[in-house]
Amino acid sequence: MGNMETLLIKNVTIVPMTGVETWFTNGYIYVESDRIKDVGRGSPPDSRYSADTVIDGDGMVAIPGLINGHTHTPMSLLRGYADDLPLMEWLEQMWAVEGQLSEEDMYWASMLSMIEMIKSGTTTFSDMYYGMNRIAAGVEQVGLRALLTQGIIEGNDGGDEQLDASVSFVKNWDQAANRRIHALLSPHAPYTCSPALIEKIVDRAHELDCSIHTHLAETRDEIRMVRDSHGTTPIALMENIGLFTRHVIAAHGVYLTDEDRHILSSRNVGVIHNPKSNMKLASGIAPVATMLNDGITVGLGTDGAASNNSLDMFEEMRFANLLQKGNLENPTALSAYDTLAMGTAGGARALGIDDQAGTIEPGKKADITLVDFTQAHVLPVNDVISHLIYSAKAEDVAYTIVDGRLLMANRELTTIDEDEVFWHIAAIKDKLL
Ligand SMILES: N[C@@H](CCSC[C@H]1O[C@@H](n2cnc3c(=O)[nH]cnc32)[C@H](O)[C@@H]1O)C(=O)O
Ligand SMILES: [Zn+2]
Repeated sequence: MGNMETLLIKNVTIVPMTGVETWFTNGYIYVESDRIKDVGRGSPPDSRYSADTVIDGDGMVAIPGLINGHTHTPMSLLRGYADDLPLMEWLEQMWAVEGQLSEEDMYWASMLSMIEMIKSGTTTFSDMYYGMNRIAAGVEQVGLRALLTQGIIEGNDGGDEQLDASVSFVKNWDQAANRRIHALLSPHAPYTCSPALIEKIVDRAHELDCSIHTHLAETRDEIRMVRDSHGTTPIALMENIGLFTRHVIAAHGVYLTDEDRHILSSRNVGVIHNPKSNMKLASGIAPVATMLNDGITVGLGTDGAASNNSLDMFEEMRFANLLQKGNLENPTALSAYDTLAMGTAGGARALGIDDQAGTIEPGKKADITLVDFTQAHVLPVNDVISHLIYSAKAEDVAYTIVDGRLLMANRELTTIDEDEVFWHIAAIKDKLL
């Protein structure tokens, strides 16, 4: 007890996302070591004031740390590099440069992304790329929570070498960094991996007892390719292969039949909606409101910064909300609260980490984002949830806390040397692009 780090956030407005109450003012959060110990109203018990760190939350709103359910962090290097192309052509451009990246390049690019994510209040991200050993070391140092996986694209080698490397990665890194790191396996997509390879990946996931992260039902081209080669939809193909015998994080889910949605709602699948990437690549509009009505677990992601072109979850939530309303011509298609849920508690469920993150309540890990609510664009504070979705900006984030540790305090990063990262990024850009 005696040497446990303690943190008190007092006088703060709290959005717990537990489904009980929406928000309340003048609350406090007390953290012991990496976990939330106590959440309450008014003044905390006197003993709490002697916490090692006390943050006066007056004028701030505490939300569960935002969860970016699908990204490719090293792709921030390719931000603005090949815009205005459809997915398949864009991917060809990406692969041409990605083939030249060293693990060191990917590490610095991932660090650039981690800066952007911490500054915009993200506390957990779910990343698919290669070169993950260096990136995991970066996550360990930086302090974020992350689900990490090396994407497997079946080449001429049948993917065995990549699968072996991915399996080693899981063995080396799963549950590392005070269990902040979860390691997964990842067939990249139904059009880059054969059913035989995906079956092998599923078998290994069972042996390792790990989750699977993949891209599914993203574009009309994908639907056509899968129909031409397998006579079915991507979701039904995955059901037949047995992918859903594991917990699956499925990015996109833009094109879904009734049967597909039935499969998704009856299996342990989290669909990650990436509205900005889907719009920028002109992939289409995912039926998010329908999925939520069907009881499908839906989280939000940015996808990589080469198709977004930022990693800002406030923007992602706003786009998710407005896109459903505009597309369905229905102002009640998606509420602000349900949108915030996709960025927090729902995202945690989609990633299978809701026992640790996604809400502000005793027993959960202390992953908390404090948003400054004193700026003109969020005044007056008529409705906290409304402002978070329709008005707040990433720059309003003042504190980002993971496992009870302040990764950003009063807008200053504490675990990353920004200048060093920017220097490396400039050098890599000069070398490659
Ligand atoms: N290229 C690696 C696998 C990397 S996994 C991540 C891959 O996903 C690609 N990617 C990024 N966004 C998307 C998307 O929205 N759909 C499909 N692939 C994507 C990205 O360019 C990257 O190649 C290999 O050969 O083993
Ligand atoms: Zn992606």
